[in-house]
Amino acid sequence: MTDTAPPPGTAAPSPPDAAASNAALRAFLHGLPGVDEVGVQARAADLATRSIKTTAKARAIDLAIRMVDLTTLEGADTPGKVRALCAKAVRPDPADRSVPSVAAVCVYPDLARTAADALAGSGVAVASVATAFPSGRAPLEAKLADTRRAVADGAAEIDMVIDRGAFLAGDYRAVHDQITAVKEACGPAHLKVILETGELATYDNVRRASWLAIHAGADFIKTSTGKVSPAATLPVTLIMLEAVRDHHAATGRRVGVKPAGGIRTTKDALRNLVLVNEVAGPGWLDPAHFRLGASSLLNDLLMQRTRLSTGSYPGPDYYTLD
Ligand SMILES: O=C[C@H](O)COP(=O)(O)O
Repeated sequence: MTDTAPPPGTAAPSPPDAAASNAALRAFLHGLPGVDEVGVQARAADLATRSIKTTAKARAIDLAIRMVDLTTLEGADTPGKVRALCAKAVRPDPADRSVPSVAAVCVYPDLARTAADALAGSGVAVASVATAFPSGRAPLEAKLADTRRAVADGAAEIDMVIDRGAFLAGDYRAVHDQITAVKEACGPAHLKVILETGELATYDNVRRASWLAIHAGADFIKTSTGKVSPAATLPVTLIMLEAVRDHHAATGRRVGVKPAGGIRTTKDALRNLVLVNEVAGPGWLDPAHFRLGASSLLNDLLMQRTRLSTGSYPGPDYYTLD
């Protein structure tokens, strides 16, 4: 339990029903307990200093690998680059079959088919950003078409961005309705809702956006696109973990969390796992409920894994580029 929120089940006023007016949504979101900024930063900093025993570290690194959404979201992405990333996702270290596969490969919608073909039968999911990633500035019809295309091309997971302009203008109903419409367009695909916390200005807004996305039906809430700084900071992830914890306590529905953006080192990954365990609880220590969105974390996890088992680092050219 953190000192930044009341006990599970008491953190929020009762959510309004699905058809609630913007005023009712506003009353709910602004009725949430305010975030104690200093307290949340101190708690995150304290948890970041926790050390992990060597045996537990080996297990934690493998768990972190299994939680990675291996990401490429560049304008210069090519089918060849995506195929190479998929090969790495399935077998991160071709010389060591004990290294687990990652959870998913995350790409732009036009490359979802390429990724789906490359990952067929591997158990690694295709995740695709959608809804005019990263800005989210497009008409709803375009966002829904973006989503449907990615799912039709093989994406089992959709990472949508919220309309931050509408959120910051206080039009919570519009943000809620876009999320529910995209969720419907997803069909069987899971929906991760990107809050882009670096643009939300306050921790209170991070808490409000978390509850809004959860209330609208998100399967996961995700911190960032990776295109805006700051991205996945520990205090922000902590606030989001509190929201899913308290929602689970109140309803029994377990929403996942995905910090993404700027997570580059094994130390970053393990700090996140400590946070998950201490704030949300061990029920989230699973790729079904926690992911690490990252374009260049996997190699460091592989290097630290090798160092733990052999006592030395592999050479700098041992792993293919992330
Ligand atoms: O969704 C994942 C992010 O785009 C990855 O960000 P990153 O390149 O900072 O790891």
